Amino acid sequence: MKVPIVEIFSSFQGEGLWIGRRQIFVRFAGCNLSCDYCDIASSQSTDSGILMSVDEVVEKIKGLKTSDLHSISFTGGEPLLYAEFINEMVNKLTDAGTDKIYNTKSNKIDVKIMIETNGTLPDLLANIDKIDCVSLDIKLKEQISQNWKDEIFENELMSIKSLIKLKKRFYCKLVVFPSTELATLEKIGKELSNVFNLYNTIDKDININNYNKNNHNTRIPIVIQPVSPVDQWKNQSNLLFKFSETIGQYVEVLTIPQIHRFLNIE
Ligand SMILES: Nc1nc2[nH]cc(C(=O)O)c2c(=O)[nH]1
Ligand code: SF4
Repeated sequence: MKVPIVEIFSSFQGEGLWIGRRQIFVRFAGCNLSCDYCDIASSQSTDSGILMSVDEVVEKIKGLKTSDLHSISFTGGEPLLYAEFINEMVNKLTDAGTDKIYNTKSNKIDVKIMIETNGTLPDLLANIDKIDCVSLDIKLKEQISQNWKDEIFENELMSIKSLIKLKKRFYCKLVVFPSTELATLEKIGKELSNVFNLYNTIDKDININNYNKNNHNTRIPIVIQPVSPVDQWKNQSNLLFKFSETIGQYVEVLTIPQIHRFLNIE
């Protein structure tokens, strides 16, 4: 099996809860959505990228290993379109059950696996064998002006429920614009807290991220990501505070811009 890959590179994770971690990124081509703000438009189409086999990708990853390597991030596009390929690749790369980054005996490496998904493919997400962290997007209607369907949000909620059930570590990423309305964020905050609470009452022992154990609403963080480039946020800090306060009434919230843009790295 060969799948279209746009790029494989080593960098610091520039977003979310694993920000600053040294990662190897594998960017797949192709996406089932078409967001207006997509900054990696080249990866929206399966035509972009070159076809690579599992062995070719594994070799490339091995060649990019560094002493500070923390994890491998599968991104896109939408990486879950290639769930089977990811499982095969991770199986070839890792030794389950060891914490060593390099395993010289088998020449396998044991690193953590991150999936950066738009969250709309819950069945495929549930089929990934090894996941250490998921970045799951929450898309807003106005961000997919041409092709919005309510099932986008419904599927994101199903993905969240599935990750909670599987006790996986994850966070939800919400890209915001200066034009984003507080009423929209209020609605999303409420809906997310309903889903999180539903599961709290079913299984009080689930503690996915060890976030503030005493407050049942604060265990799954929402990362607000001010859209890049950050110049458009000049003199807009009050707006970002308001966004955070609106979501923060309901769930744990952090506001983190993309740092790879500041550092001018991939
Ligand atoms: N450094 C760096 N961090 C990232 N986090 C998410 C990325 C993505 O494009 O999915 C990305 C990326 O492209 N580069
Ligand atoms: S989900 Fe991500 S890759 Fe797909 S169109 Fe939207 S921003 Fe681009």
